[in-house]
Order: sequence, then C-alpha cells, then structure tokens
Amino acid sequence: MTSPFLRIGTRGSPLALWQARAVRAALASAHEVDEGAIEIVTIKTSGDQVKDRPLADLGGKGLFTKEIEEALQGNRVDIAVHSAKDVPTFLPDGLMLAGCLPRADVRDVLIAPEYRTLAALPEGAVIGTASVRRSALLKHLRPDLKTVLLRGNVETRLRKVESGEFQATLLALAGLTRLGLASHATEIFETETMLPACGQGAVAIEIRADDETARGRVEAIDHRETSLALVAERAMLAVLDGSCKTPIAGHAVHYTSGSLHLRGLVIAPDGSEVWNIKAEGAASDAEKIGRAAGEDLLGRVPSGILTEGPR
Ligand SMILES: NCc1[nH]cc(CCC(=O)O)c1CC(=O)O
Repeated sequence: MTSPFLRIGTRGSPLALWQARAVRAALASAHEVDEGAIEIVTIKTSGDQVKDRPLADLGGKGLFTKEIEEALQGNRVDIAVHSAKDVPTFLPDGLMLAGCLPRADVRDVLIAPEYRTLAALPEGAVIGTASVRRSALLKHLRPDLKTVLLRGNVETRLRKVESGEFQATLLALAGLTRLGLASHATEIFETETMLPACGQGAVAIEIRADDETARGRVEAIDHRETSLALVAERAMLAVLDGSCKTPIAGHAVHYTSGSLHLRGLVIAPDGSEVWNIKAEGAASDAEKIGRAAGEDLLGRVPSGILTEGPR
C-alpha cells in the first residue's frame, strides 16, 4: 500500500468535514494528485462532547482543537484543518499555522423565523447564543433582550430556534453557507453593527513547524490576503490574551493596494461599554498593526473587563 499524500485531521461535524474536504480539493488540484490520496481522519474533541455548559466554563479556547493538535503532534495526521475562529490564541509547542483558504463572508446573521429582524423582536425577547461576543453586542444594541446558552452544532441550533424554544439565534453566515443553510438567515449584520470574531469566515491549516514537506504543500494553496488578515487579528488577540470569557471582536481587510485595515473592540459582557480601535498600515506589517491595536485597547480597557468572565 502506498502512503497517503497527506493525512488531514478534522472534527467530524458537518461544518468541519466541509472545510476539510475543501482543503483536500484545493491540495489535490494544486499538486495534481487524486483526492483519494489525501486521507481525512475525523477526531472527536472535548468541545464535541460537553454540550450543556458555556465554553468559558471549560477553560476557554482550544476545546475544538486540542485532540486534533495532539494527533498532529503524535504524527497521526500531517495537517489539521480548523475554523480559524476556533484556533487558540497561543498554539501548542511545535505547531504553526501554514495557510488559509480564501475567506468567506465574515458577517453574523440573525435567525428569527417569526420576527425576522433585530428591530422587530419584541421587548424582552430571548436569544439563544453560546458566544459571549454576540451576547454582549446584542445587549449593546438592544439592552432589553435576554440571552441564554445555546450550544451544539449549527443544525441543532437552527432546530431549537425553529421549534420556538427561543425567538432568535445568531450564527456566522460562513458556516450557514457552507452547509447550504444560508436561506435561514433573516437579517445580515454589517460588520459596523456586529464586528465578527477574529478569524471568522476563514479556514486555517495547522502543521508541525518542523514538517517541511507539509509546509510546502500547504503554502502552495495559501490565500495570502486571508492569512495576513488573520495574522493581524490574532496578533491583537495575543496582546489582549483573548479567551472565550472576554468578548473581543476583530476584523482585518486586506486591500488590493497592499494596505491592511483592522478594526477591533472589547465589550463589557453586559454590553454596557465598548472600546473600539481602528488601525491600518502596509499588509506586510500585519503583525505589527495587530499588536499595536491590541496594546492601544489594553491601555484603555479596565483590567477587570479583560480578566473577569461574564456570569
Ligand atoms: N464555534 C463554532 C463555529 N466555528 C466556526 C463557525 C462558523 C464558520 C466560520 O466562522 O468560519 C462556527 C459556528 C458559528 O459561529 O456560527
């Protein structure tokens, strides 16, 4: 038996599998190998197992990546494919991000089958979301709304809102689109209204830093504009030590002129206060732009906001 061209580690959720297959297709085409030569290995993560508690209670980020990263470190897979949004701010030793697919739409959407828009939701309406960022931004826009924990994969969340358990939920348009479910969106929020999570809409590929072969193969499909935007967003997060507890948002846009614009914010979990930052520079300085934005926010946001989680 010949050994596979590459082994891809991924979660087994429909969204994760879509992403892994998209990476496989891009690799097969760039390297002119049969898709069958690229193996997809599904791995269960802790995030897939614990469904009844907020992610913040479970020690923050890494829940959807830990076991996949262990498989990567243990040489059981060669590359790991993740939603960039779920990749921890600080990677485990010996691992690195080597590339991204072209970014999809970064916007969040409302799914409110009965009321359709945020403005039309009745006073005190209940919104199901597992994201402290979305919960805080929603409350900033509509302080009367209630948010409750809603975990589970995209399909489960849709089912709960459609059965009337909640009046609405918020999801990333990118995930819905990948699953062919974008028609469920009843309102699309512009990024000015609801700044996305760092990495939202991007698919990132992680490798062992010392694996030159995998690196070369992944770099051949890297979408540079997306990777540079991700570098800026993640550099900002690294300064703020972003965790699931602290609502942080960030979005960088790479313009064809070669400039990179980054917007970021930190928001009090109850939505009562927001700290914004805008930064720009040459895309080649992506890391510097992100770090400076993070440091600017760090200087203005009360430390209690960054260290205390919402309860
Ligand atoms: N944490 C779950 C997760 N991770 C990535 C996406 C959507 C796809 C993306 O943003 O690339 C989602 C679901 C959601 O937030 O709606």
